Order: sequence, then C-alpha cells, then structure tokens
Amino acid sequence: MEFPGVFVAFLAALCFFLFLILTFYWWVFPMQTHRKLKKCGVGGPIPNFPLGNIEEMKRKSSNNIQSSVIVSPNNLTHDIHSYVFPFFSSWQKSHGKVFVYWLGTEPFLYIADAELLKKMSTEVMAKRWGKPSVFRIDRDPMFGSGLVMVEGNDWVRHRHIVAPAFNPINLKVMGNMMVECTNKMINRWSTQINLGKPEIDVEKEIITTAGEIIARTSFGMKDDNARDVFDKLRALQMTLFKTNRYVGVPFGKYFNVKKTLEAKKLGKEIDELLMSIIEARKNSTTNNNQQDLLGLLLKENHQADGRLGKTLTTREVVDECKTFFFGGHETTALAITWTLLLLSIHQDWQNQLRDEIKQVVGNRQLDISMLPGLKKMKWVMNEVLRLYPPAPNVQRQAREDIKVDDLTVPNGTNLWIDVVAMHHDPALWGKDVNEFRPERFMDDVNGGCNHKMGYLPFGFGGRMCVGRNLTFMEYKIVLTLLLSTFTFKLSPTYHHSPSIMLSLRPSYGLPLIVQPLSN
Ligand code: HEM
Repeated sequence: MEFPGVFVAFLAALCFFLFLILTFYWWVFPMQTHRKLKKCGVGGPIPNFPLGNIEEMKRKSSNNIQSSVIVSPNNLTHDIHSYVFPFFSSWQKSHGKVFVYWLGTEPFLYIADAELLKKMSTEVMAKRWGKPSVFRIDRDPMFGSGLVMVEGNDWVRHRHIVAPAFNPINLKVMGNMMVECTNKMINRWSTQINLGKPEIDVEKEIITTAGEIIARTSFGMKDDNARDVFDKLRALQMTLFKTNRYVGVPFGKYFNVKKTLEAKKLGKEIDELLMSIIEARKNSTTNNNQQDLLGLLLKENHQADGRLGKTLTTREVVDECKTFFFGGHETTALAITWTLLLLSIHQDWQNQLRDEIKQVVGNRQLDISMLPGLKKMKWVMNEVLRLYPPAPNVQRQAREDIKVDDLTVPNGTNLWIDVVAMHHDPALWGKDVNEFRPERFMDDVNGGCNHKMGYLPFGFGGRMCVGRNLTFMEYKIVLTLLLSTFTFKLSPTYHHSPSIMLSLRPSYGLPLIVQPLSN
C-alpha cells in the first residue's frame, strides 16, 4: 500500500513540529532559566541532555557506598553531609552555597545559604510558593492533591481545614492510642529478651509502631479495611523509593515500567479503600464523633462549610489521609530511631532523661499533661533533628520572578534547600557543629545558631510542617515509655551509614542491645 505524498509530508511536518515543541520544553526553556541565573553570578556543574547531572550524582554516591562509614561506636561521626549528599558537598566546594544543578531536563537552584533563604521568604507569601512539578507528578500516588503538594488558593483552603485538627487540644485524645501501640511493642521486645535475644532492630520496630500509630490516629486502625490501607501504603512507598530513580528525565518513569505500573495499581487500590472508609464514616450515625484525624477533618470540613463556604471533596479528604500517613509516620519514627542511636552512645544523656522522667512522671501513669515538663527531652529532640533531620531537604518552585538583591530567580525555577548542609555548617553553628550537645537548646529555641533560617527541621514560613505538634507528643510518649522500661547499648553489628530514601535513615537498620531497666 502506498501513502500519498501529501500525507507523508504532513506526517513529517507534524513530527518536526512535535520535535521542536519537545526540544523547547525539555531544553530551550530550562536553559533560558539557567542562563538568567548564570547572568546573576550563579554557577554550577555542566548538565548533559537528557540526564542533566544525574549520572555524576550516581557516580559520586556509588563511590561513597563503596567506602561506607563503617566505624566503631567510639569514633562514630555525625559529620554526615559529604556522606549522604556527596555530589552537593563536592559542588559546594567549587560553586559555593548557591548553584544550579539539573535533574534530567529540570534545573534546580540549590540553596544552603540561610540569609538568601530569609530574603526570599520575606519576598514570597506561603500561598505564592509552588512545589516542583516533577515531584508532584512523580509522587502523585502518595500525596495526590494533599496539603504537601497543593498550591495557591487551594493550599489556603486545605490548610485552613487541616490545621485545626492538629491543635494540641484536639491531639490530646490520641495520647491513649499512642500509649497502647507503644506498650504492644514493649511487650514484643520483652518476650524477645526473655528468649535470650536482646539484640533488636529498633529502626524496623519503631517504624512499624509509628505506622500503627498514624494509621490509628489518622483513620481508626481497628477495622480490617484500615489495616489493609496501611499495608498497601507501605508497599507503595517501598515501590516508589526503593528503586533507581530518573525523576526529571523525559519518560524517566518508563525506565522501570513494572514498578511504575505497580505504584499506579497500589495507588488506585488505596484510593478505593480510603474512599469506602470515608463514605462509611460520613454515613454512620455512631462513628461521626470518632476522635481520629479523619473524624476531626470531617468535623472541620463540616464547620468550614458553615463559616466560609469552603470544604474538601471526598477525593481531597482521601489525599489528606494519605498525606498524613506518608508525611507523618516515617519522619517521626526516624526522629525516635536516631535519638536511640545517640542515647545508646551517650549513656550520660540516657540517664539524664531517665532522671527527668522520674521527676516528672514518677510512678504515676503517663498523662499528656505531663509532657511539657520533659524539657531535657525536648533539647535532645531538637539536637537529634539538627544532626539527623528526617526530612533532609525542603523543596519549592517559584510561581513568579523573585528579586533578591542582585539575584532574580525566574518564574518556574525549582528550589532545593539543603537542610542537612545548613544543620552541619560550622559558619552557622560554630566549631562544635558535629558534636551531640543537646544543651545548646537549653536557653535558645534556635540552638545557638547564628541565623534564624539555619535550623529548619520542619521547613519554614507558612508552609511549615502542620503535623509537628503530633510529632512532639508521639516522640515524648514513645521515648518516655521506652526509657522507663529498658536500657539501650549500641550493638557491635551496627554500621553507621545514613542514607536518603526520601527521608534520612540508617541504611542497615539500628541494632541495639536492649535490656530490662531493673537488670
Ligand atoms: C519528625 C517529624 C516530622 C518532620 C521532620 C517533618 C518535616 C516536614 C517538612 C520539612 C515539611 C516541609 C515544610 C516546608 O515545605 O516548608 C513538612 C510539611 C508537612 N508535614 Fe511534616 N514532618 C514531620 C511530621 C509530620 C506529621 C506527624 C505529619 C502529619 C500527620 C506531617 C504532615 C505534614 C504536612 C501535611 C506537610 C505539608 C504542610 C504544608 O505544605 O502546608 N508531618 N513536614
């Protein structure tokens, strides 16, 4: 069969036109942004099409993995930036604390400069910040249009309805759920110790417990549907983040079609399950006042309807539930995990916290009203979040040109704020920056950092973490119960190798030798 010449010419023109559009979209426009930043004096490594700087990042990371920081407890280092982000650390040496690097065809403005961040944050209101489109698309099965990803007026509407659910008075009722889940874990550990196996992978255990806590505090874990959601959400996270990623590379997700389809399928199943839980809750006459986050969210949603005429759709409530789960359980679990690592090395602090618990709680049953009295525990938490921030970076996308002194950040620029770098910067913290010294937070919420934007474990500005009160409460409850029951020592099998899998975690878990306190 022969095609008429006109048809072939039309097809060729169409292909050429498509090629032009893609070239502009993938390279010419992003390059324009890069050039504008370069004109303002911002340097950076040279990118290649279509991978940007990804190959170099992978190469630098694999060099590091080969020379993993496997050290004994006595000389374990907290100077982790060059280990977890070897590429950023190396580019900082050549290009300073602000430069451009590329994920595929997407340029990112890297920032580890607290002053620049402060100036930008003064220029831009929370609702005028965007989130990098590449991440919104990539993480859609996890967060959908939940609070982490929404922008503009939609963000204002979501935040208005979600935030009240996290106020300390509302959270109080969740304390008992946290105590129950932690006691379940404690019983498990006691059984294991009685069987003569005192070495416990504390990271794995705490992530499971924090997952149970968030599933229960988010959407009531006791029914089987919710348990199913919890298992699927965890599987989705593993599918998305345990594989090699080519985020920002055109068609990057098709490099691993199997995983992409798996994530899509899991995302759909989770949505359907959550949708049915929410509908059942809405229609139930007995469950409407259930005091979990879903109950509070539905209540706020209902009230907002009267006050402002602004509510969340069921679809949006589904996305918020997923956001609570992903945003809430692993970050908190890692804060507790890294704390147990540091307390197992610093026995003096382990004892100091135990003494404080004795003073504040004594032999009484732990009650939420006692938590504010655990002041040293708060310093320890702040110091752990400084040295090992579970959320190691914060991301934004400019939705307008942002002018700061001589620098113009063009509309559409992605920003990557390197929290680990700033938390380990001696220029901000002084010579003892890599030492564990909780007392630096004794009289100063900023821990003696010489710039208020140098300490960002929960982000900054109006988009700061909405769940931090829940974390403070869970952290103190879990740690109080654990320290009142056990002592912790680092196992000789521990390998210190912090790594990034969305959050900052110990690559090989955290094996600790756990003993009952009375021994
Ligand atoms: C140690 C625990 C936690 C850490 C380190 C952490 C860290 C962060 C960070 C860095 C951000 C980004 C802020 C920004 O863009 O400026 C964030 C946002 C957020 N977090 Fe957390 N988080 C924690 C716990 C939680 C919990 C328990 C929840 C909920 C159950 C939660 C829900 C969220 C949500 C919904 C946002 C988006 C807020 C917005 O954009 O308006 N987080 N968190």
